[in-house]
Amino acid sequence: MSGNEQLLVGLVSISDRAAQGVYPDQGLPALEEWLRLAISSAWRSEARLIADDRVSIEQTLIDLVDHLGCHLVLTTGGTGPAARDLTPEATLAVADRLMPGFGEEMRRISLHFVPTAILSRQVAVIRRQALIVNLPGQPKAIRETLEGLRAADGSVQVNGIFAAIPYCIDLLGGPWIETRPEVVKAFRPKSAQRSQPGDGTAVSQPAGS
Ligand SMILES: Nc1ncnc2c1ncn2[C@@H]1O[C@H](COP(=O)(O)OP(=O)(O)OP(=O)(O)O)[C@@H](O)[C@H]1O
Ligand SMILES: Nc1nc2c(c(=O)[nH]1)N[C@H]1C(S)=C(S)[C@@H](COP(=O)(O)O)O[C@H]1N2
Repeated sequence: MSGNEQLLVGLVSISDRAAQGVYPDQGLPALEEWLRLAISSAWRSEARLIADDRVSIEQTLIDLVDHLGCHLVLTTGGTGPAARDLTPEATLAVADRLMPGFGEEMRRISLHFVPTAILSRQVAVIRRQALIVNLPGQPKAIRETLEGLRAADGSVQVNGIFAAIPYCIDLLGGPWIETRPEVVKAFRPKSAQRSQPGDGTAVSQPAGS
């Protein structure tokens, strides 16, 4: 794991109408805002707004991962069943390995919010050093899937998928990610936790301690 490298997150909003200026893009601002609230360690982002065009999506993902070195790429939009919803196909086309748990879990979480959650074909994959995750296009779906479901008193009822992302990035050799537990609590097995979170002087605990 690289201790000093800063987390680089690629953000890709995929929408014909937002890309054409028919409506203002809300996808990139929603992604930036949620990540700003959730991540307490250093990070920066590279953002792209593109149309629902398969070649553009593939080229954008390749550019973000291979040329810019993103550790994590979050896409929003184009996961449904309409003819121009091609984000999953483009994501799978650039994949080295599949991470099916993310898509399964996001659909499960999203069914707590909307019955049409089952219409999202969202996938997650690994390309080189990066985890690429598709989120649905509704701007509110970004928080719903990343943060999960809360009860009226604010307690977490269903964990969002971001809880698993810091450890996934660890396993891919990327930078250490600290989160704000009041937004999302990163889960790492005990053997992967640091003795003093965030100070960069990790001491791994023995397994089972
Ligand atoms: N980037 C975005 N900014 C603002 N709203 C969006 C964005 N993407 C999607 N939405 C909203 O969520 C709805 C569902 O998203 P979806 O990705 O299915 O869009 P769409 O109907 O294929 O159209 P488009 O690709 O032109 O956004 C849209 O109809 C729109 O109301
Ligand atoms: N959490 C969450 N998931 C969601 C939604 C939502 O509002 N919230 N919308 C659903 C709808 S209506 C559709 S059509 C699919 C695909 O959306 P997309 O084509 O915008 O990616 O995502 C689904 N998943």
